[in-house]
Amino acid sequence: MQDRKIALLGHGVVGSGVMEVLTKNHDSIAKKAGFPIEVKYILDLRDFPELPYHDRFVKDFNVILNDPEISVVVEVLGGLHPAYDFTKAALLAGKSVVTSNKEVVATCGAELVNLARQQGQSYLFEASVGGGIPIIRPLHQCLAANQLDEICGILNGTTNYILTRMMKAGLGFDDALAEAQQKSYAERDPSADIEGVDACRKICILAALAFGRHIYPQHVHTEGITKLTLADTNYAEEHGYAVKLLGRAVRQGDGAVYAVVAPFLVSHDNPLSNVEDVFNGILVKGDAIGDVMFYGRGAGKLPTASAVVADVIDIVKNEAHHKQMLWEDSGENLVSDYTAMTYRFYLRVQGADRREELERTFGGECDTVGGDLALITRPMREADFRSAAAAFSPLGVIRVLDD
Ligand SMILES: NC(=O)C1=CN([C@@H]2O[C@H](COP(=O)(O)OP(=O)(O)OC[C@H]3O[C@@H](n4cnc5c(N)ncnc54)[C@H](OP(=O)(O)O)[C@@H]3O)[C@@H](O)[C@H]2O)C=CC1
Ligand SMILES: N[C@@H](CC=O)C(=O)O
Repeated sequence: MQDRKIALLGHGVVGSGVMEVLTKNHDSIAKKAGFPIEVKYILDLRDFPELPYHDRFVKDFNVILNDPEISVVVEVLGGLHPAYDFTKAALLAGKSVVTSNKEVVATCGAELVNLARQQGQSYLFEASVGGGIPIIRPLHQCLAANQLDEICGILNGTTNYILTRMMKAGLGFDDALAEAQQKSYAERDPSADIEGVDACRKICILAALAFGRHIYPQHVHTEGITKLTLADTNYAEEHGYAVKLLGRAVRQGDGAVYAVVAPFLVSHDNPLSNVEDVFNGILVKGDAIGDVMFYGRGAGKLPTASAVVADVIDIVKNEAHHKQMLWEDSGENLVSDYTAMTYRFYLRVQGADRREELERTFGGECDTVGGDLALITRPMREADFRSAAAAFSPLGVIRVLDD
């Protein structure tokens, strides 16, 4: 059997995981792909003289680009540039590309999917959402019979790990983040995790695949977890909720999409509330299937490598007939005004003397939290809630996820 030669761009957390999986499971992967898969080149800024495959490292991308033996390029560099430029060049050179880089997919996915189609190649990115969880392929293949109406999920392993460690072990935010970094869950710049940017990229990718058109990250209202306090998480626990950073996208009429990334209070009756540690959970609603949930490790070296290598196998196995996705570049903002959505809200305000006024304005019953007052409002349009809440200078606001 003649082997298939591929190139790896990046030998960091994910890249080294890809090498480990391809080496360890070499024979079974060959059987599944129909051909042995060999990594001919690895592009990285650093040298790794201690590794048994140190002789495959190169510094010049053109070596890969100009080698006709390379049929698949695996981009696990991270960042927009040069990752996007290398991807485009590889597709134009008639090579397929696999990536875990959600920044490139969320920003340029429509362009690259369509370029791959024109070139008769594949651009696959299973690892870009949910780490090792199969979610991209199920969305555009297994659930293809459905009109998908909503996707809601815990999409970032680092923040879920931080929230779990804070709520279950009483760890401070900085210590919990340091642990997530030490376990290689966090982005190189962890502000992308804790400010919700990474989850935003992922909900844009899922929404684009579910609804067929590009949703741009800059149009999605995004909040991270840095403003949460122990007062808020303790209140949540005491009232039967977990606090989770969610990405939510809902199909609306006339092609519009509601999309938001923010912390939510999730009732313990909802399966997402039990998704802990680095795990991700993604709920999808379809008109034929109803609710379906995807669950697994959302970050980390081997889970992510598992998804990357599966894409490589898929390409090698189907090299005579590349699979195509539907992803149009709308070129316009399809995201609706997020303040038109209705929620119940958790609200925490300073001072114990405004109880009556708060309950009259928002409904619900105030509790004392530290020296503050907190309540969960009746369902309100977000715009109405915000204008009413402004008069109380809120210290904490969290949406409640209801059915
Ligand atoms: N870590 C995880 O759990 C997951 C990560 N991802 C995504 O996968 C991608 C890779 O992540 P990860 O492996 O964690 O990142 P790392 O930073 O660990 O690895 C990236 C590697 O690429 C090298 N590199 C960066 N730029 C260049 C360049 N221009 N030329 C050559 N080499 C370069 C880096 O070298 P150097 O270190 O010297 O800069 C590093 O070795 C990112 O897009 C990330 O968001 C997706 C899912 C999960
Ligand atoms: N930093 C990301 C890595 C995977 O996408 C996360 O924590 O989810």
